[in-house]
Amino acid sequence: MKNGNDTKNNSQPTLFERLGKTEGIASIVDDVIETHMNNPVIQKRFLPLKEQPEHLALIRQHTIDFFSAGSGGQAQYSGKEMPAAHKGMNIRPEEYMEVVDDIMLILDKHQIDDDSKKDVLAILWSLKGMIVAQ
Ligand code: HEM
Repeated sequence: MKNGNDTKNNSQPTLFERLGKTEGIASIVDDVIETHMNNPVIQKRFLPLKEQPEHLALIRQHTIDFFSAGSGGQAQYSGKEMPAAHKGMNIRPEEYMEVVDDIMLILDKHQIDDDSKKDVLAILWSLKGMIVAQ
């Protein structure tokens, strides 16, 4: 259709859909958190959350909502903005790269296609300045 009235049926799936919607994103987030906890470069940042299960559950839900909202889903993100969420952590660029690598590894494990991986990478890259050295 040329006039765009049929965009809903003709449009490509959103990134949210390509990541498996809420269920797929929740499963990706769970695997990413576990991978971070086993990554020797960044595990110190995440392991303390194991001792605070309620706080961990909140961070997990916020992260699911963050990626859902940012990829075209309907979720409302109610966590902190990125600079505030990482304030005082003084995250090094190397640590940021480990987080990105872990996420790419898990996207592979979930058989997310290359274009969608690039879309996620672009989002992560756009946030780098709000996360490193805050
Ligand atoms: C682009 C990459 C990143 C994104 C999109 C991201 C996203 C988030 C989100 C959405 C939250 C939840 C905030 C809230 O609940 O208010 C969070 C918390 C957290 N992030 Fe990140 N993050 C990134 C990189 C990093 C890096 C590189 C580290 C450290 C190596 C890190 C460590 C943490 C920790 C420890 C928390 C929990 C903070 C707390 O206990 O309140 N993040 N992040």
